[in-house]
Amino acid sequence: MLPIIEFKNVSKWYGHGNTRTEVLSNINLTIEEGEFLAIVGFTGSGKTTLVNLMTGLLQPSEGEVLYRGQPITGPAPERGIIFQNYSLLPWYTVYQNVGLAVDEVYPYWTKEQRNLHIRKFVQMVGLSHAVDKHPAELSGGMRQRVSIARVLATDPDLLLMDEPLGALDALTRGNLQDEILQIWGTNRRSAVLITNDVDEGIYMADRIIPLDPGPAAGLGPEFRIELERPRDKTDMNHDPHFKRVRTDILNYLVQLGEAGRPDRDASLTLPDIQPIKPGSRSFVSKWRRA
Ligand SMILES: Nc1ncnc2c1ncn2[C@@H]1O[C@H](COP(=O)(O)OP(=O)(O)OP(=O)(O)O)[C@@H](O)[C@H]1O
Repeated sequence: MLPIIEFKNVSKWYGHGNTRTEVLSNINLTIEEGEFLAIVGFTGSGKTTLVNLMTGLLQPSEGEVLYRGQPITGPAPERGIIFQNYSLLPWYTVYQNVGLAVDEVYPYWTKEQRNLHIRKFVQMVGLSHAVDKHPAELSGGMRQRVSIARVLATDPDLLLMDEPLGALDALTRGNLQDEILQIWGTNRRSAVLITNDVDEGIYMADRIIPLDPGPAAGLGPEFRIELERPRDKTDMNHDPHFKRVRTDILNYLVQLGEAGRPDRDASLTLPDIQPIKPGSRSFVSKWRRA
């Protein structure tokens, strides 16, 4: 079976000439059908750039990004993306926001099919009571639920998530992690999660790959998460594999952070100057000259 996503020697830069910034350098990555991959990395390392190459919102500067063997030329509903900022249409209700996405993918559905489908996904994210509310009437967590429902209702084969839960409180975050996992597991779709939370990555993914700090970021080593599913957060904390993989990833990130700190090992060389004593000749003549 063809991999769902393949990066072949991909580099991405912004700008030209002197203003050119190389963000990603020579990325090679294969994501298998049905896999849940997490990418962890430092802020500004290029995670959003990486995921946008998969959505088709960006094109590589060099190399190829393939979806099931074909170059990605633009966004498509089979690759659904959940962003951190929920980007809902403010003048539409929850129902209408989800409906808009459904219409795009299933334009020939009857009113009844459409209605059942929208309500199913609104219910799935626990928002049936708010189905007729507008985004301004919802909390941040509720808005993010709508955006998740909206993407899931389009039934994407590949679910791309760019730090989707970063702004949420711990409880809402935990609930949505479970909902996403349940939906991913039901039809065994493929998923890519961008996160800066190692524990979230271990809880959700089959494999974690760190993105090294930029500029010209490359991928670090992969860490396989061999924990049975469904995973239980409390049990997981006592699992020797969890503890080992967590320590390995954190050590790797710490070491990257240390290496990325500018002039970490450089000794500071001070200019060779002689202090001038007030009252000395040179001090007085200096002030006279001024
Ligand atoms: N359109 C653009 N034009 C120029 N530079 C850009 C553009 N988009 C991103 N960059 C730069 O590319 C680098 C990587 O950005 P990117 O958003 O991919 O990182 P990130 O890892 O997702 O960051 P964060 O975790 O803070 O969201 C940054 O230095 C950013 O300033």
